Amino acid sequence: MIIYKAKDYQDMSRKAANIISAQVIMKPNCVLGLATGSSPIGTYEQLVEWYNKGDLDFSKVTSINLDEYKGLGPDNEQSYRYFMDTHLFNHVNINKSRTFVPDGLAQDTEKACAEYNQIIAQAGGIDLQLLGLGSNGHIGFNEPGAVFEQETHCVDLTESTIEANKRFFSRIEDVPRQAYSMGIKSIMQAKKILVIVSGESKANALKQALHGPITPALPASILQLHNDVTFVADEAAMSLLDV
Ligand SMILES: N[C@@H]1[C@@H](O)[C@H](O)[C@@H](COP(=O)(O)O)O[C@@H]1O
Repeated sequence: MIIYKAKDYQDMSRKAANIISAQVIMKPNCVLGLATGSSPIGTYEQLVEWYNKGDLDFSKVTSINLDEYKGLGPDNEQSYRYFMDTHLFNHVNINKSRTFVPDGLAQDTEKACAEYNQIIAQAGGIDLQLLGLGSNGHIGFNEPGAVFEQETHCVDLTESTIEANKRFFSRIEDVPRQAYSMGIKSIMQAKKILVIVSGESKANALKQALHGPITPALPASILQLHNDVTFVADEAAMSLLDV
């Protein structure tokens, strides 16, 4: 496990974008596992900037996102598909037909999950999975108590996640109660994992993820068992660590 200490959010974003760029340059047809939330916004901005300078080519890249709110379609501004389009895909030369986000409008849950697992398998697995960290230690939408062996599944969101994510919605009642998410098993199968963590509100989750017991009570703790994981965390997020 490699842990990079970043000064602040901007520094974290640049370091993370450097790692993703290296992956795209070394393997132009790579499969990127992508994440949403406030953590990766700066990383995507940096990638777009380097793309505009001519330093990056996404034309052969496939992307597979971690999760999507159940009930939200691509036109809904709070959907993760909309997020990915507006923060990254619309600004680089990625082939949109090779960008995958779970279908939030899928009615047949089991079928939707099975199809998403198949998409990951057909792509040949994920080369680099980007992850944010929930303040309760969740990754993707794998909430505390998540079964480690799961692949894509439908999740009941916890109150703390609904509370944390309400800032993106006009009313808390609008925050969906369920989501489709890649499971811990899918995440752990990625060849490399990059976790970005910013802010004091994540400090305890980060400490537990790195040094706490490996337990479904803190889903990110499973990352201790992955053989190629890099954390990029800013000083505030690392404030509870002895480094
Ligand atoms: N499902 C997402 C996660 O994929 C994200 O990593 C996490 C942290 O979000 P943020 O980066 O906004 O703190 O919570 C959300 O609920």
